[in-house]
Parts: sequence; C-alpha cells; structure tokens
Amino acid sequence: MLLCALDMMVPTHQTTGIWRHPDADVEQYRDLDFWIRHARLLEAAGFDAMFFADVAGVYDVFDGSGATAIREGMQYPMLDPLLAVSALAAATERIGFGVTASVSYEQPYLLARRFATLDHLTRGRIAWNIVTSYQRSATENLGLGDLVPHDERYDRADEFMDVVYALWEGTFAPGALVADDEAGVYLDPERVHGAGHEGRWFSVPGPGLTLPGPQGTPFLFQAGSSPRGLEFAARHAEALFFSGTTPENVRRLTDALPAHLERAGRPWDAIRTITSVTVVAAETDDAARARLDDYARHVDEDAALALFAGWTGLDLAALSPDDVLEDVPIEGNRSALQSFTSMDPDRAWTVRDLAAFMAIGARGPVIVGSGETVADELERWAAEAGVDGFNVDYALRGVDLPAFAEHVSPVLRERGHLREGDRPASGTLRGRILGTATLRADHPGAAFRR
Ligand SMILES: Cc1cc2nc3c(=O)[nH]c(=O)nc-3n(C[C@H](O)[C@H](O)[C@H](O)COP(=O)(O)O)c2cc1C
Repeated sequence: MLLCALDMMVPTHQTTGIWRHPDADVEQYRDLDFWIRHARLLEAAGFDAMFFADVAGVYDVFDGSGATAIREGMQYPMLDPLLAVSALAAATERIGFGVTASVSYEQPYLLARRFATLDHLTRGRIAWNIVTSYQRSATENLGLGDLVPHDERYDRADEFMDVVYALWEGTFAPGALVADDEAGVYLDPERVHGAGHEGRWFSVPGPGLTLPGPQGTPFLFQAGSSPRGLEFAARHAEALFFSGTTPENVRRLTDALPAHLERAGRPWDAIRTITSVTVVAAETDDAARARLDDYARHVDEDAALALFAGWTGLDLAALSPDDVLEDVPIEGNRSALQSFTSMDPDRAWTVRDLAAFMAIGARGPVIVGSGETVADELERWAAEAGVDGFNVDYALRGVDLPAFAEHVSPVLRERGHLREGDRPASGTLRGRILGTATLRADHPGAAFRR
C-alpha cells in the first residue's frame, strides 16, 4: 500500500477553522525543528513520502474578496515547501518528498535545476507533483495577467515537459563526466548536449545546468483528473493523485485510466494511483469518534466555501444553502467541481452539503476509528476504488499523524501493507515505488536520452 502524508506548509490545510482548536499548535508550520521531528515520525510509521501541496495565491473568489480565507488562515500564509526538503532529507534515510510546482508559473530551465539539485541532495528521494494551477490571484501577481484557458494550460504543460526531459535526460550523454586530470578534461564537451528546444511557449537552446542525480528525472506525480488532466497524466505521470467522496466515484477515474494509457502508448502498469483520505485514529472507535466530534465543533464552513471558490472560480456566496451544484464549464480546477457533480451522479450536492463535507478533509472521506477499523476501511477503499494507496491528510497535523503512527501503522505492518522491508533502506523513491531508479524505458521522457 503506497502511503503518502498529504500536507502543505500552512496554518490550516484542509480542515477549515481548526486553528482555533486548543491542540492546534498552529505556528508549527514555520518551525523547521517540528518538520524534522515530523518527517522522522512519518518515516518510522512506514510512509513512502511526504506530499506537499502548494499554491501561489490567496483564495480571493468567495464573496468577491480574500477576506474569509485570510481571516481563517485558510491555506494562508504559506511557506515554500521546496526550501524545507534538504533539511528533511538530511534528517531521514528513506522517506521521499513530493513537492508541488506549477508549470504555469515556473520556467522549465530553472525548475529543472532545482529538482535535479534536490535529487542529489536527497539521494534520489525527490518527486515533483506537476500542476497546471487555477488561481488568478497567482497569475496576476506574477505579471502573467489572466489565466491561460484550462485545456491550453495542459498543452503548454506538455511542451514544458518536453523541455525538462531534454534537460534532465538529454544533456549529459553517458561518459560526459570524465574527470581526468592527466588529460585535463573534466567534462567532455562532445557529450554535453543542448536541449535545442524552440516551441510555442518556450525557447531553451542550452544544455541543462545540473548533472542528473540518482533518479535522472525526479519521480513524477500529477493531480488533475479532468479529461484533459487525465490525458496529460497518462503521458507523463508515474503516480496519480485523485480525490473523491466515495470509492465508487474514485473508481470512475481509475477505470478511465487504462484507455488513456493505451492512447499514450504506455502499459497499464506504468502508473500508481493514490487517493486522499483524512484519518482520525485512536485507541478505540469511541475515542476516535469523540475526537472527530470535538473537531467538528471548531470548523468554519465559510472557509470551506472560500477554498472551493478559490479552486473552481465559482463564488457560491450569493447562492442559497439549498441550491444544488451543477457541472458548469469552468476555467479553474475542474476536478474539484467534478467531485461533487459528474463524479457523483447519484447525489445532488447542495451548497450546505458541500460546506459541511469539505469542512473536514475537503474532497476526500474522513476515516475514523481504532487502528483495526481504519486499516479495514483503507483496505476497502483500495479494493473498491482500485487505487494503490493513499495521500493521508489530517485535521490536526501534530495529533492525527502521531495517532496514525501509533494505532494504524502497526496494523498495516502486521497485515503486510507497508513496504519498509522491500527495498534497500537508501534506495531511490522511484525504486521504492516502481522498482527502477530512473525512468522506465516506456516513459516518454526516456526517449530524450542520448
Ligand atoms: C487531488 C488533487 C490535488 C491537487 N493539488 C494541487 C496543488 O497542491 N496545487 C495546485 O496548484 N494544484 C493542485 N491541484 C490542481 C491540479 O494540478 C490542476 O491544476 C487542477 O486540478 C485543474 O486541472 P483539472 O481540471 O484537470 O483537475 C490538485 C488537483 C487534484 C485533483
């Protein structure tokens, strides 16, 4: 069972208003010592990776302003997770680090250097969560004006990927690093190649700046499940991150994947899938449920609507709580709207239902109970949704993940679900997940090798 710990370097991640809780320890998100302890805890609990979501704007759509998100600390303020990774890698041996970076805000040339650097510094434990993003509050502040239309963002993303593959896979041919002091040659210029990329959005003639690390291309996550998002994932992703309210709904996405993979010319086993769950575990089912009830007294449903509005661009503030959500065309995050419309055709989600559901754990289920109960439920979800694992979220980071480590991990370990023993302790993240350190030969990035 692939286990990632879903997080974001923010005071409040996906349980809205929980910063008020007396056990919240809300400033921990900017304390490196905390993150180091946390990474070690997750590693010991058998997690394969920490998965950092990230955005570059305030959620400012709800009621026409950012006031609700700002007042509620709703994924704001934020730190840049990429800057924490070296320190976390130095404090751990095995756990991987998936970090979100947007192809709509970044330039491929420098992004390639940053991730290649981290591949060295983590000894092959870095992953990139490739996102196309959706916030006008980000593009405006980057001088990019309005959002590029939804599907065009993915066209641009495809070109972005061609550039980074050329930089990571195609710059240094085998034997490029000579380091022969007698011959006076450190690198063989004949074996260092330019990307030679001239496209619609990017012009990158030169060679990449960084020798490839243990993985070459960092392990590639992607999380966009609109039809165009799945098409992009089928071409590039090695692990795909879904979110859905029921196993049947996530199953619609896992069932759609093989046809997309076939069209992309990749085999069915080229991608691993995970889906998000929020886990509240305790010694007994009753104790866990009591904690969830306690959390429910601290949440803020307006902040949930502010998050949804920021994701989708749909401001529900003007609607009545009983209005039903519809699958209207949007330029924002289509997966987020889909979760409550086309992915869940048997249910009419009202604004009130949406706010109540999203207040704890946003678009995924809340799994609550003893270690045995949670493990049973994770097994059921994996089987019914057809996923390989989970992105595990929390209500209180400093409470729920230690509780997972204490109550759930031992049961998963006993049932043989944790892959701690499978690979050498110092292996790469890709090696741990797919069994090979570098891109598989059937991945399109491998075609850029010299
Ligand atoms: C489960 C999930 C997690 C995501 N995490 C992030 C994130 O951390 N940062 C971000 O900018 N976008 C994130 N996205 C957004 C996607 O990358 C993408 O921009 C968005 O979903 C729009 O594409 P879509 O319409 O294909 O879903 C996430 C999407 C999904 C489905």
